[in-house]
Amino acid sequence: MASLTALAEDALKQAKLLDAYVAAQGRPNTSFNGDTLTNLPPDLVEAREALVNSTQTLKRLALGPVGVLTEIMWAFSDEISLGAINDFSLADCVPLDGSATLAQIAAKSGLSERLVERFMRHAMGNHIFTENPPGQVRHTASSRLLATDPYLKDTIAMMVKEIWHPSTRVIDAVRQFHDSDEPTEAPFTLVNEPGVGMFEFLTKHPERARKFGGAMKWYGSFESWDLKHLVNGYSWDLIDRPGALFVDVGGGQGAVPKALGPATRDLKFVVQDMESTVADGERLLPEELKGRVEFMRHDFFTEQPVRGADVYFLRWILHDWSDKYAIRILKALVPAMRDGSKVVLFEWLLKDGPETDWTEKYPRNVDLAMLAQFNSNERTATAFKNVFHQADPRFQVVDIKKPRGSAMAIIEVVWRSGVGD
Ligand SMILES: C[S@@+](CC[C@H](N)C(=O)[O-])C[C@H]1O[C@@H](n2cnc3c(N)ncnc32)[C@H](O)[C@@H]1O
Repeated sequence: MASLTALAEDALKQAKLLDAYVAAQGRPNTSFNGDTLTNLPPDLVEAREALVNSTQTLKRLALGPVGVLTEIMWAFSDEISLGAINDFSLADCVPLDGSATLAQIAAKSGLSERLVERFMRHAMGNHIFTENPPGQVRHTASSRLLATDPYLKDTIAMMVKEIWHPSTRVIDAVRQFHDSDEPTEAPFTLVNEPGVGMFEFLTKHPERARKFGGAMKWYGSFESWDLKHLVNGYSWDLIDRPGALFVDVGGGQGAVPKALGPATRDLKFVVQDMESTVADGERLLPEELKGRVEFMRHDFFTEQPVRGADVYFLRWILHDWSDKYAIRILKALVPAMRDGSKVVLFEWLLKDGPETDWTEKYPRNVDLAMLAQFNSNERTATAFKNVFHQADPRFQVVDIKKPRGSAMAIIEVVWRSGVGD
């Protein structure tokens, strides 16, 4: 382990690079009042990540073993203040470029002044809102987003209801159902409706489903989640020829064809999903893609009706399902495969070992969210190879790569009909 000084020096090196860039761009110094570290070139994205990682390690070393555990034990309090501020729209009660007293915020929100004070002053410890001068609440860059970004509001509401609440029942669900594969026994079902998996539950609760969709849009705006990594990270030109077909299995409203369509010339797309989703997708399809994108109702647990396509693509599908079901989804593709057909996944990828860098830990967080919501899991490269092999040995995993700057990995699988003959 590097010394405290060595870690601090590494942090200093990265901080200087970022400060120099910010100054050269004529941006104000980085502060909690604005977001100066936007649209960074790739080497500075990496400098920023290195800064976060070395300062997180430094912080944990400085906290010491008891401090590390205590910080984790109290992490729930951050969820309480952020969740309450979002749910009671407290950010909307503070003028974007002015200030409000706690009493004014209370009057506007309908909450008592005592609760407003407790939620907001807790959040201020996380640099969400500030008080200047004392008694006058103002926005920071983070709280301003809570007032101005509707998709962020949906995201926080979704994180609270669909992930945080279920996550408080993970231990109970494991005691009751052990290492279950079943979405109907997931922790989510213990806080919502016993025996009803999350996707089915959301179809009965359209407002929560709408917020789920809003959250997906918000996350989709992250630089590292951008579909440009899929568009630029794979040689689509080798497939893009007249007659080539791309089937987006569980493709939602067609986000992938919307990104890949303009980057290719001849490729045609079939987007498959549940009935209401494909109806929305059809309605929202841009004019210029009509004729190249078809929407189709299809349950991916049943036999794939589009035969011999060039690519069967799945983003964030297998991670919603435990191996038992992921294998069923892949088996349903088998009758449609022809020699050379590909399955391409765009998915989170776990390392075959602990992710000790803070910026690498995210897939592990998502993995536990998958447990809480669905009893499903994220996968390592080995785990992906296993599910494909168990589905059918003719699925050959040929490449797994994470494009630079991408949070997701591209997993390329080719169907070799001769294997196992
Ligand atoms: C996490 S979303 C991913 C959507 C899309 N692939 C994307 O990357 O934007 C999972 C999708 O699976 C769809 N889905 C769930 N169960 C399905 C089923 N049995 N058959 C087809 N689609 C299903 C949902 O409607 C949802 O659109």
